Amino acid sequence: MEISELDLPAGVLTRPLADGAALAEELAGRVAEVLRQAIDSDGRASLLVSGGRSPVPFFEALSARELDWSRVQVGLVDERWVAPDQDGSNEALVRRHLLRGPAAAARFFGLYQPAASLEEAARLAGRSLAELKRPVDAVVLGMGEDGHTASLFPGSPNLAQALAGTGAEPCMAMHAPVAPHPRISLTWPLLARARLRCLAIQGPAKLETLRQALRADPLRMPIRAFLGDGLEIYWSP
Ligand SMILES: O=C(O)[C@H](O)[C@@H](O)[C@H](O)[C@H](O)COP(=O)(O)O
Repeated sequence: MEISELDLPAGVLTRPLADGAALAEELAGRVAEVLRQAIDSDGRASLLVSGGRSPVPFFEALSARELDWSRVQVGLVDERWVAPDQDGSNEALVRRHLLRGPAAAARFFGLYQPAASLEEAARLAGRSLAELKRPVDAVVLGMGEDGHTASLFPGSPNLAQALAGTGAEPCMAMHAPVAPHPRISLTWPLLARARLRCLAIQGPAKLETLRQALRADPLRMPIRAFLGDGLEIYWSP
């Protein structure tokens, strides 16, 4: 199956690439272009990225792009509630693969803080985002084969609140039944209102997930809440 075979909503743009390396370079070029434009027009730019396994080539391609990185804010769409020196930390992944070389000059907004509870950690994370430029200039989402994105997982007790357009909280504690770690996730309003919204997915399984998500309720496949006008989907086999 090819991404062109999906009956995507009007306004969703697709960028089919030959392989993962081409996807990483194409996405890095697009994000760098938007960040440059934001710096030119606003004096600064904000970027939110996803964790997981597949973003590493994109991180490394973006870190090599010529940008005034000192004017770029880099944050996460979600975090596992583990310290940066522990396995699974998205902060560690971004610091290792993106914030290196000239890109190390970017201002990083982490979501992890020690706290008495996940809910308190999410509240502190929300406060730490106060200086994040909004609307965010660029968001890069990934997707799991269950249709989760960020840490908006099906079956999470407060998923409906996190997807609601009225959410006052920029991020929330997510007790996802299937995720190996307790999570903190940014909520739909902050992610969906970004100027550039990209979804980066690879392989036939995720294409099938996307096909199913088109007909699904967002509470069952949260990625559905993001399949709207202006989304750019970067896909490779
Ligand atoms: O913290 C995370 O894991 C991510 O933010 C998550 O939403 C990720 O994008 C998907 O789980 C896909 O992960 P892969 O890219 O590893 O398939």
